[in-house]
Amino acid sequence: MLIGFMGTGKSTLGRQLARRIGYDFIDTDLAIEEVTGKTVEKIFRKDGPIRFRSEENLLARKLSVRSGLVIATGGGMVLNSENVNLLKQNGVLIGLKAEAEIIFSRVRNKRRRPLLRRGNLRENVERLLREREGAYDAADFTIDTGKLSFGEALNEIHSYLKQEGCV
Ligand SMILES: Nc1ncnc2c1ncn2[C@@H]1O[C@H](COP(=O)(O)OP(=O)(O)O)[C@@H](O)[C@H]1O
Ligand SMILES: O=C(O)C1=C[C@@H](OP(=O)(O)O)[C@@H](O)[C@H](O)C1
Ligand SMILES: [Mg+2]
Repeated sequence: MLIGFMGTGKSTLGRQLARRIGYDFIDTDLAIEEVTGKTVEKIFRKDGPIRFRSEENLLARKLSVRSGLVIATGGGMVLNSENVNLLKQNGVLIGLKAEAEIIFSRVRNKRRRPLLRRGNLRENVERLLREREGAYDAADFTIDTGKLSFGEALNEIHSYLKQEGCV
């Protein structure tokens, strides 16, 4: 399972990793959109962040008993320690990180991240990174996707999973 801040590449690399190792792929944001019939943006706007976080928690419970999956989480999934414990039960937590400057450039044109929509994008990214300092330390293994190409990042994750006997 991939954890990390918005724009670190969880959704993109998760899909590629699943294809490479022959696992099914789940993006928790897309799964929540499917069960609720609403976009992430609409849930945040109409129902509020607490509702979105409770959908994430519900999904973490369901996913904690599954195996053979690559899961790309939303950036806020691991802010709830119960989710971390649930997801660790049955899987390895791969952390993705990147410097603020890189994240800023990657999320610049993204419309599906309601937490970044209002106000100054750079300030929002920097504030959230500060608020979440340490949250992604729950990972068993972390790579910096700002310093690696897609192929290199995939190789790093794949090697780690092989070394741990996961694949
Ligand atoms: N080396 C890299 N690893 C991961 N993503 C990268 C890399 N270089 C550029 N990107 C881009 O960064 C963006 C990451 O977005 P996404 O996968 O949606 O991240 P997340 O799900 O973590 O928010 C994508 O547009 C992707 O193409
Ligand atoms: O960091 C967060 O709180 C969020 C990250 C988003 O996912 P990505 O990390 O895939 O962008 C999405 O779940 C939602 O907008 C909230
Ligand atoms: Mg994503």
